[in-house]
Amino acid sequence: MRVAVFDTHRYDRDALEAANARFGHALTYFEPRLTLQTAPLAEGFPAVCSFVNDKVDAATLEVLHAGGVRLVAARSAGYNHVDLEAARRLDMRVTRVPEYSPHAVAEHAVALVLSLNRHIPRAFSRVRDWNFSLDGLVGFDLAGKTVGVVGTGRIGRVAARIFKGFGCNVLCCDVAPDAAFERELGVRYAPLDTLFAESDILSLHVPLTPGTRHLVDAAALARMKRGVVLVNTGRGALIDSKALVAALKSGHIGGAGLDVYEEEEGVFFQDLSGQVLQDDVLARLLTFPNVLVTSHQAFLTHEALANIAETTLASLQAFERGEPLVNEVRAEQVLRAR
Ligand SMILES: NC(=O)c1ccc[n+]([C@@H]2O[C@H](COP(=O)([O-])OP(=O)(O)OC[C@H]3O[C@@H](n4cnc5c(N)ncnc54)[C@H](O)[C@@H]3O)[C@@H](O)[C@H]2O)c1
Repeated sequence: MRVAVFDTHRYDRDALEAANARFGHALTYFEPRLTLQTAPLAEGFPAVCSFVNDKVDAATLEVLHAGGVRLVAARSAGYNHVDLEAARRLDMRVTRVPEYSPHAVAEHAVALVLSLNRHIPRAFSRVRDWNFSLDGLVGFDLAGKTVGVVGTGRIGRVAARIFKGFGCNVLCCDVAPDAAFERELGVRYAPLDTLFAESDILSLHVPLTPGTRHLVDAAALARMKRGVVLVNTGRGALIDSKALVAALKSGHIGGAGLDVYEEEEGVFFQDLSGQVLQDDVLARLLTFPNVLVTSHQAFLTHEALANIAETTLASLQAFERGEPLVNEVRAEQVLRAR
């Protein structure tokens, strides 16, 4: 099938090309993100392939639909960038990649915790400058600390297992607690407020929905333990970034590891070196010595890229053959989940 693949980088193309040897789709790569402005590029294609920072809103979908697109294959787990209600109205199908490597994301969350706690970026730049002083590099043992895992889906469960492996006491929160998982791993489900109040480390693994937007706002930050290390590999808008800046300035938050940022669209995945960063909140976040920002790279492992490519191309094939779309997302499911 002819597919317009948006927002592609070298690593995407390499993985898609390798997997496509088996599927034989005609893939046309576009570097720009899929937005209202770039949607006309897909004219004449029956399907588009989108990524997390594309803006597949109602207006974009209408342009795509007018150009003949009937399937949006998101090559991501999250699908908050697609207006599912508008897709339903236009009778367009939407698929995603529900699971490609929960390990990739969970391991990155833990990497952020370790890097922040043990000051690895600061230590790295210091010794390269032949500064071998240890002042300011004191961390804490993970063993015995309480870790709050918010969302025990595919990724949160792996994160909980890794933290258990470090000897942490793991508290979990989910709208659908899993008693078997709780028993098997020896974790404890508790209300979100308990996680806020008791966690030394808090790791976010819930999807972005209207119900989880700014889950961590000023009030939530105030309820957290002083010195808490907050890690977000979920979606940027789970945290109110301005409130986080204030909590970091006051010293209440001990560290923040952010793989995602609420205004990351148009910034993350780009090389903006040499330009003036226009986002004042992100610029402020980057000035804190106890903040570590990565550019939405938690998913970026060879294994994850290969799985993303395989599942996406399989969805395209199923659509082309009129077979059931096992990885379809529908507006009704999301409404039920809220
Ligand atoms: N940084 C990255 O590269 C990257 C990569 C993949 C996924 N993600 C993000 O991670 C999120 C989680 O991925 P996953 O595969 O574990 O998803 P998942 O659907 O398997 O798990 C999400 C869990 O969150 C729970 N949940 C939903 N709303 C909740 C709420 N209000 N309070 C408590 N629990 C709630 C659900 O019940 C579910 O158990 C994705 O939605 C995506 O946004 C980020």
